[in-house]
Amino acid sequence: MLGEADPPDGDLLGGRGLHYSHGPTPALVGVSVGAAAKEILAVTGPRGSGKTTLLRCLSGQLTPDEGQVRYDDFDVYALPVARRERMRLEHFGWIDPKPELVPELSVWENAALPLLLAGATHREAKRRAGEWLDRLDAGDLGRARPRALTAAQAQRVCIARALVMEPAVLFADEPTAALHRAEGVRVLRTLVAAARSHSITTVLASHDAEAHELADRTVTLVDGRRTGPGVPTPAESAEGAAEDSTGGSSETEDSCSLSV
Ligand SMILES: Nc1ncnc2c1ncn2[C@@H]1O[C@H](COP(=O)(O)OP(=O)(O)OP(=O)(O)O)[C@@H](O)[C@H]1O
Repeated sequence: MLGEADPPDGDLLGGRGLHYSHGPTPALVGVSVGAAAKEILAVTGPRGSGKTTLLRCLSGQLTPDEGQVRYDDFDVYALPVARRERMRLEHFGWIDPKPELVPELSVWENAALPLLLAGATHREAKRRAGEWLDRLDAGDLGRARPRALTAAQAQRVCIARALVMEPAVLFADEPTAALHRAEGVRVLRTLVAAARSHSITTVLASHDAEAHELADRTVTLVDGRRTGPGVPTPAESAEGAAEDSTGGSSETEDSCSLSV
């Protein structure tokens, strides 16, 4: 029998009844959301609707005031802090809106940083970082310094860095927010293709309509609340795969279901 924090079958990651306030400002109000293994889940909503706060709660960075986060067999916030941090390093990748690289390091060293910190040899780290830079269409930039990169190139390197440990779950918080639109679309497509090809579950916060097009499912937040059941993407509709575990009923903000 499922316990309070257990996700239903198929969900690798789930938040249940999440509440979070930044001081007096409520950012999440009873949000429940889940992502199945290998799923690309888009989280959309207007500015200030709680997308970043949700991703930070789901990724173990921000302890919710109420509610639970479950990843695989872990009740994330019941873990001792050191164990939770290790789990984050080993299982989760994170991409910020604005690309931040270490200016003193070359591109490949930036991409390889998590591997080097985890104790990989220089040769192994360089090989694996090079493979990810290639997949992100940034393979020819390996020896460059960050100051020589465009914003889009820098974000590709940040994505390579987030994927180099081959995480189970990738969290991407408005990864194209700092890019020109056309570049942003190209970067987003490359990101989603890389995640799909390596079966990496992805939670993608974005204002961009392209994110909805590329995702398997979309959830929408408004003022910190889910606005309704998951919106099927064109791909999902085409497959007729509306496997709504709620049997078609609308998921309310206090629902205990983790399925979107
Ligand atoms: N550090 C903070 N201190 C105070 N209030 C905050 C803080 N971070 C977020 N908020 C507030 O919490 C609410 C949700 O913010 P959040 O950043 O999660 O939304 P968002 O949907 O990611 O917004 P955006 O699209 O602008 O990035 C907003 O009202 C925001 O102003």
